[in-house]
Amino acid sequence: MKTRNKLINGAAFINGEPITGRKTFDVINPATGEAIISVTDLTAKDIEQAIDSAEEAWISWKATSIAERSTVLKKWYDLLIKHTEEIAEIITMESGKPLEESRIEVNYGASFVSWFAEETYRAYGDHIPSPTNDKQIVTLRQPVGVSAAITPWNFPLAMVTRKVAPALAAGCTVVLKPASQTPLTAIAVARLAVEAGLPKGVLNVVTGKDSAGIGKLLCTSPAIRKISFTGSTAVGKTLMQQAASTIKKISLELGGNAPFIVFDDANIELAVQGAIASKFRNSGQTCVAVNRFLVQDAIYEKFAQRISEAIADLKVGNGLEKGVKVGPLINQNGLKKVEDHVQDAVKKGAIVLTGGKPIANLFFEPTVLSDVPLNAKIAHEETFGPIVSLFRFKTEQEAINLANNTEFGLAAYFYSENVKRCWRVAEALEAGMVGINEGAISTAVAPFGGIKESGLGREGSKYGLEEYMEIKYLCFGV
Ligand SMILES: NC(=O)C1=CN([C@@H]2O[C@H](COP(=O)(O)OP(=O)(O)OC[C@H]3O[C@@H](n4cnc5c(N)ncnc54)[C@H](OP(=O)(O)O)[C@@H]3O)[C@@H](O)[C@H]2O)C=CC1
Ligand SMILES: O=C(O)CCCC(=O)O
Repeated sequence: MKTRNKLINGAAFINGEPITGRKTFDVINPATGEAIISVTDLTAKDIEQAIDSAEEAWISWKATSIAERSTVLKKWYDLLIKHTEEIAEIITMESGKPLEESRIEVNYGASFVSWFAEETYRAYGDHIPSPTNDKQIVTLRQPVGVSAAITPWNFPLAMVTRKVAPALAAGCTVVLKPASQTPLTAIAVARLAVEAGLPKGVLNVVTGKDSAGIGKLLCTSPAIRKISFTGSTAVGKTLMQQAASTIKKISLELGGNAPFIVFDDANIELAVQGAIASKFRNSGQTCVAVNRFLVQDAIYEKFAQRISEAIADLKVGNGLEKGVKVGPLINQNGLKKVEDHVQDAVKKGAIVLTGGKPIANLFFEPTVLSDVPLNAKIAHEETFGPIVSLFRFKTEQEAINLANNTEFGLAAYFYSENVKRCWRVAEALEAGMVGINEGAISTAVAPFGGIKESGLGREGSKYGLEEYMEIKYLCFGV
């Protein structure tokens, strides 16, 4: 495809050099089905070379000063912001999300870079009072070493920067494997990092269709000391098993099954706004998207009506077109899962209030299902699509039990105007993140992550840097 976007480049990026001359695979625009560009399909030998480059670069990168690392990160941030329009266009072309959301993602993604450019100054150690006078005890933090990052297609920029920026800030080097559906944003931003002054080999982008093979090489390489992954729980479990072979530090941001509880003392208009913000971001393809709306009996009909009306205003289409709010699903598998969840719920007794059908290609109607039974798949599995599924409850305790009845524990949301209930319910929900009268919770300054089978570790915030550092204890005899 001919394009004027100069940041579109299909070459993998190892040791600061573009890698071509291999087999390639096409990156497909999910809105049109057209190939955007073909991308290098790296061999196992190339992956080994990327690991070697990162290992060699680590020797000098870990020795750089905090001020030097911060300066490079700040320049990288400036370049990301300067190229907002080109990067946003790439995100929309390869992931399908509406352009306005892609612009927001550029800001959100860049905010991890500016945040960690500052947090690098705050990798504090401790002075620990010694129980005896003949010793002084201190701790310091050191970079864990070469890190691998495996990122998903739903946030092609933000999931890269949320892992790479803290790694670089800590003094680690990185081998990044982006999703093969969305490698173009990763390649573009890695090239901008080099333009910002990042030395060769510090950030390597490995592209390839054999994700299982690449993942295994990264997980089992003794040179790699840390692995960070965002994606499905099934793949997260495989990576954790593989990483056990070399006892790597590991962070996992996996699937969710977020409940959104609307109590009868809620501000319903606010709840509808929050519901749309959480549910329809990226057409419902986020791990923090609401999967189950639990609505109290007395306000159930009103909430169902208001959310159905709000959904009627959402324009579906190619994200590059003006006014589009809901883009396509990422691929046929994504579409099939959404169709299956809707059909399964309806077969088991759910009522379609609006939508309910595929439109064409990878587009699916924004849908509201009411009276969804608890044995429907949608109650237990992450749908990753534009489906609002409504469940009914009577008491606060019933809502908490329903909300926690899942192996996942990423995000949870609830709406109530009663401050005591807010505290009670927030404490009782089994989730790493809770939105209270708020549907948009993501920010670089707060810890993002889950409990139970939703993952391990935290990204963003002051905790995000710790994931790339080890604590060393020094005991001085004095
Ligand atoms: N937590 C989240 O944000 C996400 C959750 N999901 C959930 O997972 C479902 C399926 O989506 P899907 O794209 O298949 O998710 P995956 O978990 O398969 O993909 C996420 C990333 O992992 C890579 N990958 C896939 N298999 C392996 C492997 N064996 N070893 C190492 N890396 C691997 C992918 O590479 P490649 O693309 O090259 O295969 C991609 O980079 C979604 O419907 C959703 O429910 C999906 C994406 C993000
Ligand atoms: O795991 C995801 O779905 C991507 C993270 C979304 C966010 O940061 O809000």
